[in-house]
Amino acid sequence: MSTSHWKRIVVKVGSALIAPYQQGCSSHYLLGIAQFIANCRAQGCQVVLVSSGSVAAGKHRFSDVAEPSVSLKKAMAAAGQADMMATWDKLFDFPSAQLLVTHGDLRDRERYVSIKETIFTLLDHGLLPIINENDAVTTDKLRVGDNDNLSAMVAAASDADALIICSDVKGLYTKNPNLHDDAKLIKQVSDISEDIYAMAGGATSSVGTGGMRTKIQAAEKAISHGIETMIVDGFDADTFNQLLKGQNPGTLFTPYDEPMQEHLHWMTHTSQVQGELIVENDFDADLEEQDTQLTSDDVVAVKGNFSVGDTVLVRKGDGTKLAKAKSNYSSCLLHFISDQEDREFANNAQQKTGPLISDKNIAILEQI
Ligand SMILES: Nc1ncnc2c1ncn2[C@@H]1O[C@H](COP(=O)(O)OP(=O)(O)O)[C@@H](O)[C@H]1O
Ligand SMILES: N[C@@H](CCC(=O)OP(=O)(O)O)C(=O)O
Repeated sequence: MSTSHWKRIVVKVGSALIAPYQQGCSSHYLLGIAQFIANCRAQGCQVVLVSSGSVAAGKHRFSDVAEPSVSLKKAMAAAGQADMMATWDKLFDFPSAQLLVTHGDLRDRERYVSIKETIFTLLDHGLLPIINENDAVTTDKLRVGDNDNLSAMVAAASDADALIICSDVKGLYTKNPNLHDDAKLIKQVSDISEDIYAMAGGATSSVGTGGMRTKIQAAEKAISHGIETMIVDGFDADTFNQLLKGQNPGTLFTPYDEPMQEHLHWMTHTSQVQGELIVENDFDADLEEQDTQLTSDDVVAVKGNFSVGDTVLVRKGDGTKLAKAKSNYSSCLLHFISDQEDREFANNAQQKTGPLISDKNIAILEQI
């Protein structure tokens, strides 16, 4: 672990660091982070910044509500995003660029590749991409919902070597340190098990989203792509000195030795299931094998509304998840085929359109 060995990193900064006083943005805690980013760039390491804070920055423009509604939060984000960008921009002597994305963008392969292209073009031209969720336009169906998971998706899209999540605590503790005095910092995690998830609670600040749980989810996504991940204290200026010296100031999640291929990682961790193909409980064909491709004869039910190219979940009737895959058929056509008495019809349709799922876009799931 050393900044001088990293070619590219993603730094994620939480809301509490950007708007610590709930009165718009403050550069107070951002100076150390900005200096760290500048130092990394000077060492030849490209940096992508995922910055939260639009809601926190825009909050003071609205009358005080204890629990703002989703539409009020979207309006706060619209009001605060420019302030957040301007606050960062003031701290750099190189240009930055804003990229606002939703899960609707990231789970669509064409738009995902387009986002990747923009990130790389900005980096190649020496700009700092600053990425946030486009909160103002999201709906329940479209949002990632938290910037921890977003930063892991961005780290995968950027082919980063490391993801540094700057939070308001030193790292992952055995329990929430804001609620338990005897909580102990965990310095290194090499296996993200259920026990690790059990330690992680939600956010206790009014502006944070997700707390530690979404940070563990993000680490899980990133390490499976071979990206080492750290949760560090963004409030402590010494954090960044330690990072520059190659030390671990918080919790380090070690990456998989054999990372998933980019396409499979996207299918597993970024694409979203739009429907389900349900097969018999005794189905045991290898879905990745060309000659045992899924046919409409194997499928006992089709759930959800999906189009050609959407991601579907293939699962058994008993709930066992088999694979996430790209569908070559729409749900409408599959229903039409299964409603036909004449099996010849289904065979002819499949001969023309090919197997139900594309053999190049299958992520086999651990059977749970
Ligand atoms: N096991 C844990 N270790 C550390 N922090 C935890 C833990 N469980 C819950 N938390 C909470 O997670 C918070 C950090 O998440 P969050 O508020 O979303 O911050 P950020 O804005 O940095 O994303 C901590 O301040 C703490 O209250
Ligand atoms: N997109 C939101 C950030 C949501 C979020 O995940 O916040 P945080 O937990 O502070 O990283 C915003 O800009 O306010």
